[in-house]
Amino acid sequence: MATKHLFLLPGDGIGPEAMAEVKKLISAMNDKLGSGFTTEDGLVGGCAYDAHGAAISDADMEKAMAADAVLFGAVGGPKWDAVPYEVRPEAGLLRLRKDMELFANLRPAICYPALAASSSLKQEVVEGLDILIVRELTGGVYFGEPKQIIDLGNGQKRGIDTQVYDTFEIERISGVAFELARTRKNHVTSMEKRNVMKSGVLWNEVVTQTHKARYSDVKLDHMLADAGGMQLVRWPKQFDVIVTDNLFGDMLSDIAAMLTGSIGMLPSASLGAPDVKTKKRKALYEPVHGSAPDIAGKGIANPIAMIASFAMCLRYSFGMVDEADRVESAIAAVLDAGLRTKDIMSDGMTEVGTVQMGDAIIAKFLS
Ligand SMILES: NC(=O)c1ccc[n+]([C@@H]2O[C@H](COP(=O)([O-])OP(=O)(O)OC[C@H]3O[C@@H](n4cnc5c(N)ncnc54)[C@H](O)[C@@H]3O)[C@@H](O)[C@H]2O)c1
Ligand SMILES: CC(C)[C@H](C(=O)O)[C@@H](O)C(=O)O
Ligand SMILES: [Mg+2]
Repeated sequence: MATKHLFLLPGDGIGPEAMAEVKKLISAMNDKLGSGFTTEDGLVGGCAYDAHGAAISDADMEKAMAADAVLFGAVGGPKWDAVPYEVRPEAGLLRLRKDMELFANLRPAICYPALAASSSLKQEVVEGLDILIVRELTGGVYFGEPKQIIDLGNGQKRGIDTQVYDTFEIERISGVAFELARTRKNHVTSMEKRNVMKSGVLWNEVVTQTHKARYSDVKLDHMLADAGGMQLVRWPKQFDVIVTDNLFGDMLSDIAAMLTGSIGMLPSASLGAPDVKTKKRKALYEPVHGSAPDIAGKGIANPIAMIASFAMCLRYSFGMVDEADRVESAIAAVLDAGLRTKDIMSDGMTEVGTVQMGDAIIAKFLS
């Protein structure tokens, strides 16, 4: 039987609190359904820096590479504000993405019916929302060289980041977006800033060519990324799949998070290319939110983004589509029943903490 080995990297802040709920779900699936997962914990982020002076150790990096899937909590926090840039907590996540070649980051923004009134936008704007942001994750300004601060010698310094995209990177991420669109509403909107960036001109060109050559059955629109941000807030239901670069994808997915009621709701999957022989993809699943230092340790974090990230893991890494659907239905049912963590609380609902929310979702999943 194929292995189902999960490498767990809870990280910092609310990361371990949210991951604890997924660990309970994994144990329940093993005990009650015989799912056969094995797990091992590692360190990433600030806790890894405290333990061995790096945001992820080489040993844990090897374990991540060897696992069938990685589950990642969150990293960062004020405690590590002063550590050197190269070993800051976020560097651990960036190394995982780069070394595992996780170029495709899928960030679905779904507004659960029970939360349509919790968004900061009008109910009719977000009700029934189901969009997917496909963010390029291993290129662009995150990794382009040079990336440095230089001393100009006249009392001035210059900070430099470099946005770089090659044809193959744009081709493969747009291919992922078009393929996924075919399983949804068959519509892709590509976002860049070709009006000011050369990389945007190339992005637009390559997406258009890829569409023409292989995916002309899919509807394709192009939008400037700033206008895209505005349209996401004005009328998000016009979108199905959005494909965009690393930095725009980071920002647009935080905007999309609020359409769903809270950033504590948004899961994501970071996927590599399928192996030529085994067809397996390297994969890491992580909530879109960060370590939320302002609420860490209080037991009030919303674990849904982390639990929904595990549902994506069941679907994309293990083909356990039925179980993935059941986890997502359990989340919807618990919200329908009126349970809310603080971030999505509204009048007449029942406020619960992280653990109670996790317990309720697991109980519903098993029922
Ligand atoms: N993937 C990651 O590990 C990741 C992602 C984003 C930010 N970060 C890091 O996290 C740290 C804090 O960043 P930030 O404050 O800008 O973003 P954040 O996502 O941690 O928090 C933003 C706001 O959203 C709230 N929030 C986030 N997740 C929540 C949840 N599950 N339940 C309830 N409320 C939630 C927080 O309390 C906070 O008010 C920084 O060090 C940043 O670099 C890490
Ligand atoms: C923590 C940080 C490196 C990360 C990013 O910028 O990609 C985060 O904001 C995200 O959205 O996953
Ligand atoms: Mg982000």
